[in-house]
Amino acid sequence: MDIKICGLSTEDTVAAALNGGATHVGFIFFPRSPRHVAPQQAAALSGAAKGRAQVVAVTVDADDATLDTLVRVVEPDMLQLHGEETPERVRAVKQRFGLPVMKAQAISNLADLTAAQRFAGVADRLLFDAKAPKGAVLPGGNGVAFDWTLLAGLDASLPYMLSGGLNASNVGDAVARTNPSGLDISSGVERTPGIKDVALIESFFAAIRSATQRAA
Ligand SMILES: O=C(O)c1ccccc1NCC(=O)[C@H](O)[C@H](O)COP(=O)(O)O
Repeated sequence: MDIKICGLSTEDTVAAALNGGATHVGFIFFPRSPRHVAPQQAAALSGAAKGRAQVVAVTVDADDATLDTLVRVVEPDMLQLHGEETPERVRAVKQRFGLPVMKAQAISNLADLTAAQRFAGVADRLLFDAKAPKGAVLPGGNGVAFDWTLLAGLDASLPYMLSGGLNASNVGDAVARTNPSGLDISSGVERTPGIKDVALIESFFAAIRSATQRAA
């Protein structure tokens, strides 16, 4: 199963993610986020991930000029579009940059899952995240889970990462209920918003290991 630790901003937490077995490390480029990093900072941090994990640049309705800079400086393996991007925009981004795109889809009901099907054959992967609570400043990283039972009977033609409010206590249950091809976590491995914690990252991976051993 793929595992993405998102919103990293320090060397020790990148190392903890990689040592734990992260297949993806995410860097946030959204100035209002407490996890926001400058492209040069992400480039320096992601050096450790080269050849070990996919580097994911997370953006929100970014324009071409912003993406040009990110792609040039960070050299990500994948772009995560976490705003209101349409299938046409996803297509254009893929064409311009030649990189795989993971499209985030906010989920609060079955209609949101149906809407996600617009990206079939367009995005390389979906990331199902909880809809941001009313008044939230961020479209992601809010530590809120959605109702995983909505995923029952999902047309699995598009691979997805399960995201939103995951932590060491609930990830076993999440895996057992949804059997996703990937997991994504941010605030569940933080001490305070934006501050990742090595011990929490290690606990998260330990919880995944025991969940997958139980399932085997
Ligand atoms: O995490 C952020 O600050 C963020 C800001 C703007 C857009 C996306 C953001 N995060 C995207 C992610 O992939 C998070 O890992 C995902 O939303 C899950 O977050 P959490 O519920 O805190 O685990």
